[in-house]
Amino acid sequence: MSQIAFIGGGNMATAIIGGLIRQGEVTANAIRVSDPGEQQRQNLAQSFGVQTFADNLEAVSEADLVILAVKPQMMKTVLEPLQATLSARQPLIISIAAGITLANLEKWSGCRNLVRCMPNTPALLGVGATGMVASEAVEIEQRTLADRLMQATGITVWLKSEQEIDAVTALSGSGPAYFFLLIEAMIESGVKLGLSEETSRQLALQTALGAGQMAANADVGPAELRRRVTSPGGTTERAIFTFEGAHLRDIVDAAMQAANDRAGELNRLLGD
Ligand SMILES: NC(=O)C1=CN([C@@H]2O[C@H](COP(=O)(O)OP(=O)(O)OC[C@H]3O[C@@H](n4cnc5c(N)ncnc54)[C@H](O)[C@@H]3O)[C@@H](O)[C@H]2O)C=CC1
Ligand SMILES: O=C(O)[C@@H]1CCC=N1
Repeated sequence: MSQIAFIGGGNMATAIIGGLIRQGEVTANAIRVSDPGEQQRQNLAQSFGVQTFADNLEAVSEADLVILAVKPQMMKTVLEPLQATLSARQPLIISIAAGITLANLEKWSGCRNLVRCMPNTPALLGVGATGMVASEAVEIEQRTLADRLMQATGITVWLKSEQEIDAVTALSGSGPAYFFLLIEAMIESGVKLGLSEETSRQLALQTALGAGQMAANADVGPAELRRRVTSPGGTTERAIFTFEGAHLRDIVDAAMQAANDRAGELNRLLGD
């Protein structure tokens, strides 16, 4: 693979760079990262041995693949000064920013070869989930390249249309936070039931890990796994009855609908 430029060297860029190097997908000297934060640049150079730049133009000038990993609100400001170079060179651009459409990426970058992704933070550990969609101009080899790249951070799923990315944002993009919220609540309740904070945390975290691993590896679905924990007339049954009585499924549905709607709003808000 030739030179890859990352614009923005924050959490998600670090996760992707870490994955690429860990998997042996690319060597550190093929990666160029630009970020205005000096500390950020130092950390990346020290951790991975990648080339770092304060100037975005320098990072993209020799790259055939550009990964946009800045906050959505920064995207227009970041792309417009790069437009002359990007439109002349037409590299493959992969954006991981929430709420920035392919149409706006094309308008601001002058580049037609675009892949829009929605990853999530477990990418940091190589167990991320990324939804992906490509613009029409993207050739099959470039799709394969984008896919290989994001697979360095976990699984990838190609979407039928760009509209689906809002649902992916609501499901897997924001999803880690929903599980963290449940873990927080379980730790708090364990303490209320008399456990020490430390014991409650230890047990809640290991339970989340165990349940996640079981759900991911079992040859039956989550509903069957739940039934296997739920002895008739036992304790789990009471707890599940309480969750269902408080309409947990409706709450999850409303929360994901709200996240999906917000993703749509961001698409519009950030699109001028
Ligand atoms: N954190 C998450 O769970 C997810 C984030 N995303 C998307 O990933 C993107 C990056 O998010 P994070 O890595 O979490 O943010 P972050 O804040 O950790 O990283 C952004 C980086 O961009 C740098 N930056 C700011 N201005 C810049 C400029 N003009 N030129 C170059 N770099 C600049 C910042 O110094 C920072 O290091 C966002 O667009 C976000 O929507 C997508 C999926 C999940
Ligand atoms: O909360 C957000 O807007 C971003 C997108 C998905 C996860 N974090």
